[in-house]
Amino acid sequence: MRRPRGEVVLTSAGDLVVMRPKRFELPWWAVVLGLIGRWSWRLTWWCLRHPITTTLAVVAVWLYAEFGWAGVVVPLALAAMLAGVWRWRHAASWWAWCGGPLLGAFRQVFVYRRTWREAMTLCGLSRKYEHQIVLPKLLSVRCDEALDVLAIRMVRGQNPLDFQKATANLAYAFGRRHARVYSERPDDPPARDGRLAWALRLVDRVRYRDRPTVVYVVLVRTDALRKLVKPFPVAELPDFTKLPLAMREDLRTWHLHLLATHVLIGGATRRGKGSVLWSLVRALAGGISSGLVRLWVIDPKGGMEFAMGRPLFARFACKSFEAMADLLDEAVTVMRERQGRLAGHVRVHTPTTSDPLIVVVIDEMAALTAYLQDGELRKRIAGSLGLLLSQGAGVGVLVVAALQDPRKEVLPFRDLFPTRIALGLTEESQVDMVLGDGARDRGALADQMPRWAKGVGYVILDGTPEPMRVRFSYISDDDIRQLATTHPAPADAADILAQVRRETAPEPVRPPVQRRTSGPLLPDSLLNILDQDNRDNGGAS
Ligand SMILES: Nc1ncnc2c1ncn2[C@@H]1O[C@H](COP(=O)(O)OP(=O)(O)OP(=O)(O)O)[C@@H](O)[C@H]1O
Repeated sequence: MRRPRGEVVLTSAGDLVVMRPKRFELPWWAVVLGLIGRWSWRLTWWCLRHPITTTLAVVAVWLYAEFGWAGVVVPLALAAMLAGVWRWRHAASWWAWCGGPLLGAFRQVFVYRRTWREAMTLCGLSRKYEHQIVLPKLLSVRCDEALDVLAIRMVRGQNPLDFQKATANLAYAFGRRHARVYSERPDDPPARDGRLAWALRLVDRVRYRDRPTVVYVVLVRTDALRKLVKPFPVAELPDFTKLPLAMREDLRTWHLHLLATHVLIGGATRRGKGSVLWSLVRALAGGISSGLVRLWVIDPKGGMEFAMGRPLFARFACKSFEAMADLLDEAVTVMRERQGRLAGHVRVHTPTTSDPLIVVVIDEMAALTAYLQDGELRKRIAGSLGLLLSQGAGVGVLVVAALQDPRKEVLPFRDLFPTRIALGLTEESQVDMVLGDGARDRGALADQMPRWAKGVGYVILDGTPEPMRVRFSYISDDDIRQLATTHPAPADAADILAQVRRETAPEPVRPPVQRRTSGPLLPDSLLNILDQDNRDNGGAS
């Protein structure tokens, strides 16, 4: 029955319904034509956006029309064989150009799109606007051997922090344990060289352009860090800006930029702090034997951690706290001498054999700063450490320290360490204490490390605020013994502490090397002691 236009009608269920007047009615053929036009436009637009898929589909149809099934199956089999050989011969380029894009396209459609609405809604990332649900848009999925990288356009009114807060939920929503949220593309543009480099760089400028509305969610598909990481090869000439220490989640190597920085390693007991320190020693070994680096090591646990590598160290204190305080004082003396010599000439010290990089390695720093009962000695140590941490980096006197408890009472100068590494920790709050405020919210779940994750930790990469999960190489006792035999510190790195009889450990046999030719490394008083000792030993150096 036709009702008068605009009439208010009472339905049988007792609801009032307003019948709005129809302004005009389209004939049915116009509706059908409209729908056909709309879908044709959508198809054309899709083909334009996916030229490779479209071309492949057209070629497949043509081959089928010309040669039947054989025309499709034979090229497919050939392509699969070619891809297999490619993968076998050069896995990296295969993942970049073939496996990664194909897997990404597959997972975008069949894994992420399928559950997108549900996942976004239940993770609290959908919004309501004008009575409609608005969802973040999945733009693309890139895969590599271990990770899925999702580029997502945020809803207006959202920022990357909203996603970072939901990091763990997002990981579990897509059936993964680990996820990380980046506000910028997590990978850097590749270095380009060759004749076409300029063109590729132009393409990279577009691909890697800043996109403030897009957030990147990295989901760990295959946890590469479950496997033990083998020690990295020892470089005879270490690059202090790029020391290989650990494996990253994306199977690449994580490098430590050691030059002009101090490093703090926080981790609960038995979490692998030793492997971080030994990975660093191994990465520096080439420089140790050639005289570019000197390790001054303090091991308050009586030498349990470091005594095995004794020949690698220029100085070593493990028993007497006075000797440890002396060592730090001497480091301050070297720092002061360098400041006087370099001021006005350079701003950052460059290590040479005559003026080597001095790395003061301290295992369990709390033993010196908090647990030491002698108050006077504790103050002396705190004074030297404060000076080294605030002024030593630029003149090549660096501190690398490990500790279990990162509270301010235990380590008052925590903030003076520019580079931090968090291994497994016991409390949520400790994560931010080690890595800096907000690190846990950005995905550094160091307090949730499973028991197997020894030597696994979070680091902050240069230039990005988001933490990265890595596993440090495992250096066995045999590796340490071998390293100590192949890369001992040279003879002119004599142990002053052993000479003054504070420490009872005997000075190891050192291989002879040429004495430096220029630039005093130490004040004259200390150099005299060294020279005196060498003469006493019958010129062993
Ligand atoms: N990178 C690693 N990969 C695999 N296992 C590791 C790794 N690092 C350490 N481990 C294992 O974890 C255990 C503890 O390691 P380690 O002694 O280095 O920890 P720690 O944090 O220095 O302990 P502590 O607090 O007692 O000094 C050892 O049994 C070691 O074999």
